[in-house]
Amino acid sequence: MPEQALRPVRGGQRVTVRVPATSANLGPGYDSLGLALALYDTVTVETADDRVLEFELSGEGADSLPRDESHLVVRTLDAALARLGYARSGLRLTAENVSPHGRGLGSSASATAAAVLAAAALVEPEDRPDRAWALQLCSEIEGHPDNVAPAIFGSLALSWQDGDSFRSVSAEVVEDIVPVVAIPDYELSTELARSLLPSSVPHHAAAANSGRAALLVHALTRDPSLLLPATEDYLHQSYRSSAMAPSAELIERLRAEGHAAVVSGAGPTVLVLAAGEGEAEEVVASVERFVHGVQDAEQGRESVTDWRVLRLAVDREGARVELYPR
Ligand SMILES: Nc1ncnc2c1ncn2[C@@H]1O[C@H](COP(=O)(O)OP(=O)(O)O)[C@@H](O)[C@H]1O
Ligand SMILES: N[C@@H](CCOP(=O)(O)O)C(=O)O
Repeated sequence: MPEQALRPVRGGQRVTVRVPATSANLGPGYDSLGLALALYDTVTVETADDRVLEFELSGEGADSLPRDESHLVVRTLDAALARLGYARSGLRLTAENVSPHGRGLGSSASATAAAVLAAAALVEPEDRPDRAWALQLCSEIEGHPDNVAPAIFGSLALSWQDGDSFRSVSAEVVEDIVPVVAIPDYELSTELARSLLPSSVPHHAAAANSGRAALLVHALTRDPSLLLPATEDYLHQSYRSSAMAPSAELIERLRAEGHAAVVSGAGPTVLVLAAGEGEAEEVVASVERFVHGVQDAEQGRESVTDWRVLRLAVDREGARVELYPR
């Protein structure tokens, strides 16, 4: 069968996608639960009729990301357009990157979602797919749906896979939950963190994990007083802790104080789900005490971990797409 010719993307269009950062797993929700955070990357794609390829990158990765076809957003945009039966000509990409890279806050998922949603907006109106299509393609690219689903839909995403098909539903998180993140200055690639996991786990661990994952949905949507037991994980954190010792230590400290601290995504960022502003303040103070204590103890060693602590909000909207001209 001859390959179908790809339709050209019209030049002179501009699409802006604002996409939230995400925290996946949330303890026991490995590869299935994810929360959208009010920390946004903004990607603007302008199409042109000539062969131009220009980049204006600022923020995270501005000095290190490639400025050619291998850039994740360009690569993904091209793949998404091809899946829709289109090909672009020229492109100007403006990216204001806020989410830190390789820290477990879903930066690659945000970039992937931005590119796929931009592609979906740039094709002719009769060919524009819905967000379920975007979830499917983004999950195939990422290999797991737990970051891309909340990046696209916002709030708490509960995702699953049926054969080759990725699905997700959104749940509303109770108002008073405040996500606090402690971001260390070292990176850990998701690929490396996934390679540390065993191919199977004991049945009792799987059973315990199911109970906690179910409880977590209840705690996040109804009763935050259960967040500490609900965020206990049996599938991934212990296997990865050697690759993020300072984060594992901080989590142990915060949990001993009664705070629902977990590894954000594949790490090394620590996420705490605080039940209200009062607890969020306590968490920030506790992280600061830990950081200064650890830094004192580390003086004289080669590396001292630096941490950035952010008190965030849950994003309830998901990715926002604006197309000009409509
Ligand atoms: N906004 C972006 N633009 C281009 N590439 C990106 C962007 N965000 C992330 N990436 C790529 O993804 C990598 C990080 O992905 P990953 O290891 O999955 O960590 P994270 O937890 O941040 O998603 C970066 O090193 C970079 O190569
Ligand atoms: N379920 C995945 C989540 C990876 O999230 P990231 O933000 O670290 O990319 C995993 O635990 O590997």
